This record gives sequence, structure tokens and C-alpha cells, in this order.
Amino acid sequence: MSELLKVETLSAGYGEAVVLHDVSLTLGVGQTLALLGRNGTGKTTFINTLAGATRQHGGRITLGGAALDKLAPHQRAAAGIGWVPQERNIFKSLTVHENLTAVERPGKWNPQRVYEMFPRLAERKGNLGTQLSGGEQQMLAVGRALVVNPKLLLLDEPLEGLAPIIVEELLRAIRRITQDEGLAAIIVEQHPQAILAISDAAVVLDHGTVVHTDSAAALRAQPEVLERLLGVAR
Ligand SMILES: Nc1ncnc2c1ncn2[C@@H]1O[C@H](COP(=O)(O)OP(=O)(O)OP(=O)(O)O)[C@@H](O)[C@H]1O
Repeated sequence: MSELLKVETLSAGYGEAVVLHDVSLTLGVGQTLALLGRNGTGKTTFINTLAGATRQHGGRITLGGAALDKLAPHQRAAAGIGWVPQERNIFKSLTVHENLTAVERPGKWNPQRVYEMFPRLAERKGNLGTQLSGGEQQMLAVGRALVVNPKLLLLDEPLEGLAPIIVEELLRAIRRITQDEGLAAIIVEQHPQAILAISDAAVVLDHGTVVHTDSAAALRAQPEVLERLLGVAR
């Protein structure tokens, strides 16, 4: 398995505050990593640091062998980072279609393929971002990250606050993107079973450091470890 992402002894945070301490992990081409941890343990900070939206205090991040550390967020997107932030951040004053075409870059993902995956978005093609439900906004945020044609997709709590039927639809899409299409991804979740089921590896953060690394299948099969690390066994 060739290596896609390599994070070495990373420390990062906001201004002078350091939230992540000495975080190291690797991810292979086409692999999916579940990034888990209780509230406030640094998961979003880690994702944001890969995307270039925090202050990196130390360590090194490479994607496909190229250093990301000094790149601005838009340069990281060009280097292959597809980011779906927790706040979704779709362009609310643009239509669904404009949201996709505004950032589209050549590659196998284009608006048409996004519409095939999320038929709801095809139906809402001409609607403004402000006219979308939370679930539709999340689908659009995923679609918008895909049409950039990234090497690595970062999904920060993509299922949070959504109705069960939308969760199912998004999970199916994420499974298709990562498993069938082979796009590498890091998925942050607090409620891990559904994500562990579609991931290859799992990393658990606590107080900004890595406290557990395993295969997703092994962690999923150990409810007592999940309970100890996350306070959930489900
Ligand atoms: N913009 C910010 N400025 C300063 N500190 C922040 C900022 N955002 C987060 N933090 C702090 O960083 C720490 C980690 O937060 P982070 O959001 O990365 O955790 P998380 O694991 O993603 O939590 P959650 O599951 O609640 O989203 C927390 O102590 C939080 O208060």
C-alpha cells in the first residue's frame, strides 16, 4: 500500500494556544480513517490543521510526498485536500449548481456525478443555499469537496444533527466514495459504529494526543475499548 498522508509529531492550535500535541499518523492511498474521540479532544482542530485553517506550531504534514505545512488553504485544495468542514460552509447566496461549478476542477468527479449520487440535489439544482435543508446542505458540502477532485477527503462530523433517513443516504454515499471509488478519507465522528464499519483504520484522540491506533474492524469488535476511550459501546 503506498502512502498518501504522513503526519509527523504535529502540534497545532489557535494563536499561542496549542491543542494538538505530538500527533503522528499515516494513511495509505484509498484508505479510510475514522478519527474518534470525546468532545473537545482536538478532532476538528486536526482536520482544520490539514486544511490549513489553524496555526501549526511544529511537526510535518505531507500529502503524496509534498509538504503541506506552509501552504495556504486554497493551495492545499489545489494540492489535493477536499474539506467538508463541520459548519458545511456552502455558498448560501449561490444556487446548488453554482456551488458546484464555482470550485469544479478537472477529474472524474463533476456536478453530473454528484447529482447521480444525490438525486435530491439534482431536484434542487436551481435553489439557493439558503433554501436547502440541513441534510441537503451536507450533501452539497460533500459534492462541492468532490468536484475539486481531491486526493484526500476530510469529513468533519458529516452525520451530525441529521434525520435518520438522511444519515442512511449520506452513509451510502460515503461508502460509495471511499470503498467503491477508492478515494482516501478521514472521517470525524463521535458515534463511531457506522463510521468504523466503513473505515480501514481508526485513531482515537484524547486531550489533543493519539491514545489509540488500530484497524477499524479490530476496534469495532471491542466494545469495552470503545466504552473506555469514548464512553460509548454502540
Ligand atoms: N477557534 C478556537 N480558538 C481557541 N480554542 C479553540 C478554538 N476551537 C477549538 N478550540 C479548543 O480546542 C480544543 C479542541 O477542540 P476541537 O473542536 O478540535 O475538538 P473536537 O474533538 O473536534 O470536539 P467536538 O467533538 O466537540 O467538535 C477545545 O479545548 C476547544 O475549546
